[in-house]
Amino acid sequence: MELHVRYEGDDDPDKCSARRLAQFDHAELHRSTRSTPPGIVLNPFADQALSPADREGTGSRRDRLVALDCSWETAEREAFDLEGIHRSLPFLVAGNPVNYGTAFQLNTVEAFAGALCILGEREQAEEILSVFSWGHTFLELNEEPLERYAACADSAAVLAVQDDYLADE
Ligand SMILES: C[S@@+](CC[C@H](N)C(=O)[O-])C[C@H]1O[C@@H](n2cnc3c(N)ncnc32)[C@H](O)[C@@H]1O
Repeated sequence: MELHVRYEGDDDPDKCSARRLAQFDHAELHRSTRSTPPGIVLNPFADQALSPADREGTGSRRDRLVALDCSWETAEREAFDLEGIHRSLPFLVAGNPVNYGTAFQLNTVEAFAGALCILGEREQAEEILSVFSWGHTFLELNEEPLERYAACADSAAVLAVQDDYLADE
């Protein structure tokens, strides 16, 4: 799948996972909302959770994932003013050193990797995580939920699986 990032540039550039993805040609950065192409927008505020069913359907490009790379302080609902179908990611835990162990607040490469696994593109997820020394940790921490989400028929089924993990929190 194509990976696109609306790049805000207000986070520490040395720790920014989107910049590193772009350096390795795994993602394209866009400096404005207008220049960011439509696709499946990874938006933590979206009402609907991502599911394998999002690969099909009409409307936006379904072979394109779009993330917003900004600091979590500026990642407010209004900031996700991007064209496409907006989807949140279900319960997954960050494996990166900045937010290790935090549920739902993934960095950009983790959000892409989680989405790719749910959409059946596990190989690409492994490929993009491989340019980070800690990348394998994300898949190790989330192995079981990712496998279960990827086997779901739709968003409602993904939320039902998520409930199992939230109950344990
Ligand atoms: C707020 S930025 C932080 C980026 C961080 N500075 C980095 O270096 O990667 C992370 C982005 O990943 C996506 N993302 C993270 N967690 C998500 C979730 N639970 N649901 C949907 N998208 C999520 C969103 O596009 C979000 O804006």
